[in-house]
Amino acid sequence: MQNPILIGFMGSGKTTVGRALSKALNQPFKDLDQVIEATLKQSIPSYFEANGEAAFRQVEKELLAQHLSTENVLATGGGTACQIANQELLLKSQRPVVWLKASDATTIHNLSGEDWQKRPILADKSAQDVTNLKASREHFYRKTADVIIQVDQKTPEAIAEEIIQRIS
Ligand SMILES: Nc1ncnc2c1ncn2[C@@H]1O[C@H](COP(=O)(O)OP(=O)(O)O)[C@@H](O)[C@H]1O
Ligand SMILES: O=C(O)C1=C[C@@H](OP(=O)(O)O)[C@@H](O)[C@H](O)C1
Ligand SMILES: [Mg+2]
Repeated sequence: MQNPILIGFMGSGKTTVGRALSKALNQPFKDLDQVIEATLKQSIPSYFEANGEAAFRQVEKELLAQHLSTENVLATGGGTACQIANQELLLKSQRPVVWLKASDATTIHNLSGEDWQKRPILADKSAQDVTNLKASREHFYRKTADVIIQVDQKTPEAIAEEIIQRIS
């Protein structure tokens, strides 16, 4: 079995579930946002502020391409699967692509407080704006995913177990 790649909207739990999944599988874990920050030696919010979203997407694409061929469990960022070039890379990757699908209420709950501040895309956005953005991105996730996992009211460990069952 190839190690899975997690996609989905911000706050669906890709980073958190990715960690639990890597533990359960006893496989190394990479979070694409953390790879980006380590490469840029800068946080994502400060890189966005200085260089804008287009520059971020370019770096994200290059690092996704590099990390698709490694054997890690990989958590992407919420916008990764929404770029056509990335979608093609993911579809070609032969790795199980798992969409963590959260309700609007879970998404807003998970993004409340500090998590909102850490995501530059959410700056100045209302909860309704976030719900609209989420709806506008769902077709990208649907097109890219091999497996869809509903995450509401489940622990990261239970979600990880469900992923393993579905891809085994
Ligand atoms: N299944 C879950 N149960 C409880 N809290 C969760 C769950 N998944 C994520 N969270 C919380 O929601 C927030 C966002 O999770 P994160 O893993 O960063 O999401 P993503 O990487 O998809 O944006 C974090 O504070 C995390 O602790
Ligand atoms: O949805 C997006 O456009 C983004 C999601 C973030 O990742 P998470 O989904 O892990 O928050 C991060 O890549 C960046 O802030 C942009
Ligand atoms: Mg994340």
